[in-house]
Amino acid sequence: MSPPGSDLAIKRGPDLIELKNVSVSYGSKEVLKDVSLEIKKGKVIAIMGPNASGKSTMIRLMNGLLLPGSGDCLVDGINTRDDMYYARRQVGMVFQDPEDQLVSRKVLDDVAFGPKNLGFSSFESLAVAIESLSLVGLEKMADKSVHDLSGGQKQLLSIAGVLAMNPSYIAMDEPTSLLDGEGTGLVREIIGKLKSGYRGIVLVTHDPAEALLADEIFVVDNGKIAMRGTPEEIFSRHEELESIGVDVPQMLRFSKRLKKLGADTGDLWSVEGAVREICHWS
Ligand SMILES: Nc1ncnc2c1ncn2[C@@H]1O[C@H](COP(=O)(O)OP(=O)(O)OP(=O)(O)O)[C@@H](O)[C@H]1O
Repeated sequence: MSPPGSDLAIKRGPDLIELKNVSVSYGSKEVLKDVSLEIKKGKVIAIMGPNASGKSTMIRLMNGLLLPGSGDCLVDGINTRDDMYYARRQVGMVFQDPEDQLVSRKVLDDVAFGPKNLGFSSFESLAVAIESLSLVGLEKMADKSVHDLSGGQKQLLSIAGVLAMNPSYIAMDEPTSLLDGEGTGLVREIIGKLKSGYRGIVLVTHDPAEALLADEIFVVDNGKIAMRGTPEEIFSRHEELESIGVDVPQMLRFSKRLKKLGADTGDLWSVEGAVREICHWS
């Protein structure tokens, strides 16, 4: 079910988010410096980098929460300077702390809040909410209080809330960094499921294992894109990564081992499956 009026927005370009020569300063401090990148619908992009390198600033630009000081951010060809609401509508945000995104006491109402705001009737909003809860495996919790959910389930709830708005892209800002192992597993599983969908996913993460879910990784260092490539390309350059300040677990340093595992299965990116096994991900 598409939200009412969602077909009224006039796309002006291809299905992608583009940052074009973007710079951002907070006061006199320049935190992004001439950054350019593209995120295509249907792809998962991970953004990694040390603390304060500018990762969150990049995704705040993408959904129009922030406008660039110079350069442009376009969503489907529409400049966020001209229409920040198109970006807000098309780029759903999932934040680090799910508590920040809770708006209702009851699970179902929390997810129905977004579609209601978009103009769905109460009945339609509840139907969309149930569908979204099913997508993240929380449908049985629909009648519960949000306070009955674990941290991981709360993050799934915020993902369901975003899915209910049917955005073309979802930007996640360290969605597992406050969760325990079990919660992290739950959220990763859903990110893995979203990966096979048509939406574009932008995942800001400090966790190299999580970045393996991506089709492409951008590594940001001091406001610039220092590295860009597939997970396999990026992790095979682990010394460079570590010099930037991105910790690479021992396991991912064995790029030869990854390649061998890939060769064993005949498909390099079933390496991801092998890594999952080695990392004991469910
Ligand atoms: N609203 C703001 N006002 C002033 N400075 C800010 C603001 N938001 C971010 N900054 C500063 O900009 C720099 C980049 O912040 P940003 O949150 O984009 O980095 P990050 O890579 O996401 O960091 P982390 O991994 O620690 O979350 C940091 O030095 C931060 O303190």
